[in-house]
Amino acid sequence: MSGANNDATSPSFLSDKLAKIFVAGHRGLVGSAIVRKLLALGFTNLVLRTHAELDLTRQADVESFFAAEKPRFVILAAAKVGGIHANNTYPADFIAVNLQIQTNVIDAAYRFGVKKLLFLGSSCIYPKFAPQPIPENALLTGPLEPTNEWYAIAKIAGIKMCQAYRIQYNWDAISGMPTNLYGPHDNFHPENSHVLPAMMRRFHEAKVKGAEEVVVWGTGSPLREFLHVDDLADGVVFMMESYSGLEHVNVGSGKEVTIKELAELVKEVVGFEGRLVWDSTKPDGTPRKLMDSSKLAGLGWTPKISLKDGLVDTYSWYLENVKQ
Ligand SMILES: NC(=O)C1=CN([C@@H]2O[C@H](COP(=O)(O)OP(=O)(O)OC[C@H]3O[C@@H](n4cnc5c(N)ncnc54)[C@H](OP(=O)(O)O)[C@@H]3O)[C@@H](O)[C@H]2O)C=CC1
Ligand SMILES: C[C@H]1O[C@H](OP(=O)(O)OP(=O)(O)OC[C@H]2O[C@@H](n3cnc4c(=O)[nH]c(N)nc43)[C@H](O)[C@@H]2O)[C@@H](O)[C@@H](O)C1=O
Repeated sequence: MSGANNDATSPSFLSDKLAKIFVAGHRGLVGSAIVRKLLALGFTNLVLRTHAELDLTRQADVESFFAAEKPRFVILAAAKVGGIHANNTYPADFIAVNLQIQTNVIDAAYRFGVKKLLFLGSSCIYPKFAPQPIPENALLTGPLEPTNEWYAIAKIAGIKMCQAYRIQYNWDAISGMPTNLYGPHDNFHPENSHVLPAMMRRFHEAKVKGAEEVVVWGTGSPLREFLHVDDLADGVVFMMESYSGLEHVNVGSGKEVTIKELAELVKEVVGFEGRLVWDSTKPDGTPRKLMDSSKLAGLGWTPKISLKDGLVDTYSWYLENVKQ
């Protein structure tokens, strides 16, 4: 096996619209947004496999796939993903499945000649009490948030694997660390989803039933930073074109809200007029995780979609695609 094709004379990502690109996880929140973006840009040779067609935890199947398809670029958006409750309840799945998927895909991509790979991590890689806004170099400077440390450890291993392959093989593997994401094709599961789709669904169902109150989790005081997934997809394309460094890169909106403020915004967009009841037996998770995304801004990329506009867009997608 040859390893990576990394010659400096080959065309850039954006100028090679016929290049074969494997978007892993293309039916998920992130993967589907990346596919929409690539198609809008005129890419015509996307290789896509559903989980049922190719289980990325199976090393032999992943190797056969890469041997047969030989993609030129890989964007790794397949993972075991969930909100605070899912992370806290299924630690074995979150560490094992993610380590398996990323190890299989990153290693096979290198060995079967992929030119460039982008791995997606998450802001939960940083210590629970990291300085705010969190710079990239806060990685591995303190203990993790316990509700998602298993997932975080897998994601940190993914960053380190990309770095190791770059150092040992001079292979162009990069890592992007998105903040909390939302948008079309999100997971609206009542317990296992992230906060924003969970609230949207619960408030919508309460509005339809005429309920007077809705229960939301924790104290409402934690701060979170939200980025619309279409902005992330734009940032991913930007990094594929413009970034080839050892260090991972934060991708955030730079704007944070308390969970209470988020609840009020979602309530307004959905049109639920009842009361919110906070269930403080549920975990708050990390108190604050605003990322410092100045590195990406310095390279020339910033997000465009406000939280309010993004919520309106997501709710209209929910009404058309999810509600019963
Ligand atoms: N959502 C968020 O707020 C954030 C997400 N991220 C990162 O972005 C990436 C994508 O997340 P997101 O789009 O939200 O997740 P989703 O759960 O929406 O999508 C994940 C995708 O991966 C696929 N997948 C999971 N397991 C396997 C497997 N064994 N073999 C093949 N495919 C598999 C899923 O298919 P299926 O559903 O059929 O199993 C699904 O299409 C992840 O790396 C995540 O860590 C980072 C920060 C925040
Ligand atoms: C992206 C990120 O996502 C996860 O971390 P998280 O940010 O804590 O995720 P969350 O969206 O689930 O919760 C955010 C806050 O919101 C509160 N909250 C209120 N009501 C509901 C509610 O109904 N559901 C959920 N899920 N949370 C609720 C909840 O108590 C918490 O204070 C990581 O595990 C990890 O996977 C990761 O990287």
